[in-house]
Order: sequence, then structure tokens, then C-alpha cells
Amino acid sequence: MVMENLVSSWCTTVKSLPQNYVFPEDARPGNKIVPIFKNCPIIDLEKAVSDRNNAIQQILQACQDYGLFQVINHGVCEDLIKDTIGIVKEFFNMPNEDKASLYSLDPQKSCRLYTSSFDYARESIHVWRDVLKHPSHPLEEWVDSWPPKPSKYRDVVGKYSVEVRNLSLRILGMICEGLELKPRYFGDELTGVQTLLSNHYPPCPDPSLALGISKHSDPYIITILYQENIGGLQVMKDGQWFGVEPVANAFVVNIGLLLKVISNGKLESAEHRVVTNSKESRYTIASFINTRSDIVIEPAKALLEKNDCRPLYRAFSLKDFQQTHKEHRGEGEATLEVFKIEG
Ligand SMILES: O=C(O)CCC(=O)C(=O)O
Ligand SMILES: [Fe+2]
Repeated sequence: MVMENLVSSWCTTVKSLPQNYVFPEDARPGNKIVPIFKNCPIIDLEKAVSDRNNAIQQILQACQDYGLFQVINHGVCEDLIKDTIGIVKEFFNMPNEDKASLYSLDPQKSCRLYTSSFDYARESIHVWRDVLKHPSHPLEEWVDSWPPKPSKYRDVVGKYSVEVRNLSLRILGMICEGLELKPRYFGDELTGVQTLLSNHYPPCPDPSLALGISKHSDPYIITILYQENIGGLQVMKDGQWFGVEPVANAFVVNIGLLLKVISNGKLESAEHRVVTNSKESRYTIASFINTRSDIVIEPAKALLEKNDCRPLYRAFSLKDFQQTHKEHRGEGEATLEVFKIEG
């Protein structure tokens, strides 16, 4: 049965890393010690209530310097986060027969359980993770396609998706103000699609040779990631990898490639990857905010006018972007290069 491809189905039966999980030398983590990302901005959103301008400046600076930051006191209920990560763990740990109906190799299937990256059949090296992915907005439209088990999945994950959506829109509202765009610039066209992606990285026999996810930038607007208390996420800065330390009850916020384009390159999109560990399973929940599929993406005109600058990227459709991104195997900068205007 193909479901046996799931890393969690067979990883406890192997002592060494299978050859098709071994990354080439220039892409594997190796035994190098990766320093902690000590400068990772941690933004207290409670303080944004009394001093909004200061918080906006912090967010904007973090987006310009790194394309990644963490938020604390963000208003998403702690118990809800705990319940959600708990239910995600429960899901991945259910017997295979309870998950079989969701398993699919078809990237077009809206709610699916799969392993490695989106196209297992065509990739030469697999990454060490299992994934559950489904749309999560508008909730009523999608909730019936979500896993029926564990029995509380739809209820808990539904509440979580709504709260995380509100948080994303709040952060985007602050970015919007910081960029001096019109209020609610990030309206339904730019934020109408939301996807929830839960990752399970089982203990790996050789973390120096494998990756949980290879180097990429998220090809969306913004990502809100919960990584609980086990590290593994690394971010690239000035050609070096840094570990993004888990902070209790924090979310990691990533600027996506599309927001980099809309901001005409003012905001960075962080390149990141995930390394594995040999001791314990790591579970994370990523919420991606994406544009509607029918729109044209381009540097915000108001931003160009205000700053009297020329656009760095030409306008493109989401479909074109996704195709190009696939052709460049998820390499963010290479993808954006295609849409750059020579100048
Ligand atoms: O699991 C993580 O720490 C990061 C996940 C991620 O980068 C992604 O799903 O795009
Ligand atoms: Fe990512």
C-alpha cells in the first residue's frame, strides 16, 4: 500500500538513513554547529495596543532585515494552541487505517495526507516529514472535507484557524500601515485563501544527512507557524544558517514571496529549512495566507508613487507564479528573478 511511504510508517524499522533521503553534500546540514538566531525579533503584540506606532516600526524593521520574526502576547488563546497541537499529534499517531482515506499522491486533492514534498513521485530525494494539508478559509466551505478523526479535530482546528486568521490580518494591517498603503489594502483579494499545513518530523537516524524541509521561501503572502518547544527551523541570513529558537506560546511569522513583490522588495522573504533530530518527533502547524487565484500580483502602485521609485517586478498572475515556482523547485529567489524588471 502506498501509505507505507509515510516516514512514520517505517522509520522505526530502519537503523540507517535510506539512500533516497541522503542530501548532496552542499545541501545537507552536516555536523556543523548552527548558531542560534539571537537577533530574531520578538514582538510583543500586547504592547501594540498602547503603542501601535512603535510595534509597526518593529515589525517593518524585522521584515526588512530578516523577513521573519516571532510574536508573543498575540491574543490567540494558549489553551486553544495546546489543544490544536495535541489533536495534530493525535491525528498523526492514529493507526494507518484511520488515516488511509486521506492519503493521496495527487497534489490537486484539497485535503490530503502525504509524505515529503508535494510531488513525491517526481522528486529524487525525499525529505523526512509527513504532512496533513487542507484549506481552512472560509471555514464553512472546507470543514466537511477535513479529517473526521480524531472526533474533536474539526471543532478545535476550526477555532484555531479562525483565531490565527484574525492574527494574520492584524499583522498584515500593521504592515499595511507601515508601508503607508490604504487601510485594508490586504483585503479579500490578497488574503482570501488560507491553508493549514501540519508537519510531523519523526526521529531521524542521521540528521546530518537528511532534511525535514529543504531550503525554500514560502510562496504566499504571510505564514504563521507554531513550532511548540522543539527546534529544527533554521533561517538563512547573509549566507549562513541560524536556528530559530522556540519561544513559549510564540508564533513565527514569515514574509512570503508575494508580499516581497507587493512591497517592491522593501520587505524580505526569509529563506528557511527544517533539520531533523534523532531523539523525538517534532510537530509544527503552519498557516499560510495566500491571494485569491484569479488576481494579478504586482508592486503596490501607491507605494511606488509615494517613494517615487520604479517597479522591480512586472505584474503576473498567481498561476504563472505557481508554475514558475514549481519549475524552479521552490527556489524563491530564482522564481522572483523571472519576474524581475531589468533596470
Ligand atoms: O516546520 C517548520 O518549522 C517550518 C515549516 C515550513 O517552513 C513550511 O511548512 O513551509
Ligand atoms: Fe516554509
